Formats: sequence, structure tokens, C-alpha cells
Amino acid sequence: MFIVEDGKVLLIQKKRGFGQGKVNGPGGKLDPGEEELACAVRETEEELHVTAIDAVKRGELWFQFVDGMAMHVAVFQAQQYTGHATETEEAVPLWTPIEAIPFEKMWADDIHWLHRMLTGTEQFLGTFLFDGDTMLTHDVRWQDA
Ligand SMILES: Nc1nc2c([nH]c(=O)n2[C@H]2C[C@H](O)[C@@H](COP(=O)(O)OP(=O)(O)OP(=O)(O)O)O2)c(=O)[nH]1
Repeated sequence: MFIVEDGKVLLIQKKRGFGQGKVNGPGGKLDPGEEELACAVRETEEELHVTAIDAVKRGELWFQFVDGMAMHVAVFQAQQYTGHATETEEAVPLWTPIEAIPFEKMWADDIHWLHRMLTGTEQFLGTFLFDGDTMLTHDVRWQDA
């Protein structure tokens, strides 16, 4: 979930779990039977004590890892929220200027879609091959919303 306000995006530094130490948007795994949007809203509440309002789906990420693991991530964006971003056991909040996103601290694929997503209106579909933290191939396709 990427919440945007006044040219800044609400990122987190993850304190534990998958991608610990990385900068990312808040998010996490689906609970059984849960819808993607509900999951993204819930994880943002759990990690930052912020509730995203009127979030829209902007893209999908498909990851294949060479060890056989695969992962699908739905990407949402919101322009409105309630609450005040607070550090929790899971994450440190980072209100970050969109023009100063620290891609070197993020997942290697993010540089290929995050800035374009935040500064435009298109939807995207990204497919990536990873070996651990190393991205081997990337393919991002955009279409008008
Ligand atoms: N921006 C970005 N996000 C990614 C990438 N790969 C990846 O798993 N994510 C997101 C998806 C999830 O929101 C988050 C990982 O969450 P997770 O659910 O696997 O980890 P977690 O340990 O926090 O699990 P949970 O208990 O909170 O559900 O990172 C990536 O390459 N780029």
C-alpha cells in the first residue's frame, strides 16, 4: 500500500519478517479468504496505525525465485487516510518525497515501476526473476487506466 500526500509517499523500514531492513510500502500476506484490498488496508493499520481510504489497485507483481518459490503481490495506492503514522514493532514510518525514494534500500524491482506509478495514472504488470535478493530479469508492462 502506497499512501501519497503533498508529494510524499508513506514508506516503511521493515523491522522483521520477509525483507527485514528493506524500505517498502506497508503490506503482507493474505489471511485465509481475505481479499487483496482488505489485506493491504489491514497490514497498513497493523504496521503503521494508519487507515488508507479509497485505495485503488495500480498494479501486480509476479516474482519467481530460482529456488522454486513464487509470489504474487498486488499494489495499491491511496491519496487519503486517517491516523498518524506511528512506529510499531513491525515497522518505522518514512514519509519520503517522491523525488527522493531510496531505491538502493528497496527491493531491486521497485525502481522499475514505483516512481512511474506514483507520478502517473497507468496500471502495470511486472514479472521478475530473482535469485535471493538479486534480480535476474525484469519485465514491466503499462496500460492506460
Ligand atoms: N515493493 C515491493 N514489495 C515487495 C516485493 N516483494 C515482496 O514480497 N514485497 C512485499 C509484499 C508484502 O507486502 C511484503 C512482504 O510481506 P510478507 O507478508 O511476505 O512478510 P511479513 O513477514 O511482513 O508477513 P506478515 O506476517 O506481515 O503477513 O513485501 C518487491 O519486490 N517490491
